[in-house]
Amino acid sequence: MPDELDVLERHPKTAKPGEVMRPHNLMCFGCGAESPHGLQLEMYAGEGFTVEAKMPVEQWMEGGPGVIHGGILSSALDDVMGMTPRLLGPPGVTVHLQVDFLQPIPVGKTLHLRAEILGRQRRKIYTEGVAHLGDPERPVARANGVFVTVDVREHFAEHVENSAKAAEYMGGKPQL
Ligand SMILES: CCCCCCCCCCCC(=O)SCCNC(=O)CCNC(=O)[C@H](O)C(C)(C)COP(=O)(O)OP(=O)(O)OC[C@H]1O[C@@H](n2cnc3c(N)ncnc32)[C@H](O)[C@@H]1OP(=O)(O)O
Repeated sequence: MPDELDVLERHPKTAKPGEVMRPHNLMCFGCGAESPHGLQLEMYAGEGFTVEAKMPVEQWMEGGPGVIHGGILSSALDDVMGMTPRLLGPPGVTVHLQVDFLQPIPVGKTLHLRAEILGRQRRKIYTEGVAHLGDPERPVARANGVFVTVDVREHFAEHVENSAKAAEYMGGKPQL
């Protein structure tokens, strides 16, 4: 993370601590409630510059026998960290993601996910993510991610026609 950082300020219209955050997109693999094969994470704004979510580790998420697949865990961390830019304003997309897998995560447990903004420099938002199984003092995974804010209309203009919600987006509701 660079030394010279911008001052962080919560956007006045972002969710308040304890409130549910609007998904990135109803079809988002991480947080979209209508994504048929997705994680369907419900995210909550936390205090300061944090976002939290819980994810039951289901059978279909299995990688090694009885434990979560690392890609599923990475996706969950990516998506929770990827919600933090919204606390400041426009959404951001991942440009860098690094995950440390600290302990096996058993199927049947509930994963607690927490993301925090560490700093911002221009469009770059530096974040940290932590996962635990109920005891925050015993993390089972840690991550760092860099997100770059985008003008969503411009960024998705070429691709929105591929969305399962193309008709709605192209009709203007929901707004891109
Ligand atoms: C309906 C609502 C939808 C809401 C949609 C939100 C969905 C979020 C979903 C969860 C998160 C995801 O999985 S997102 C999916 C995966 N990610 C992506 O598809 C992103 C693909 N990448 C890109 O499209 C592009 O790289 C952009 C747009 C992010 C950046 O391109 P750009 O606009 O030309 O900007 P550029 O100058 O290159 O970069 C801006 C700044 O970031 C720095 N930067 C660029 N790449 C990196 C990097 N890997 N690591 C560190 N820093 C980097 C640059 O040095 C620069 O710093 P400086 O010059 O300022 O110092």
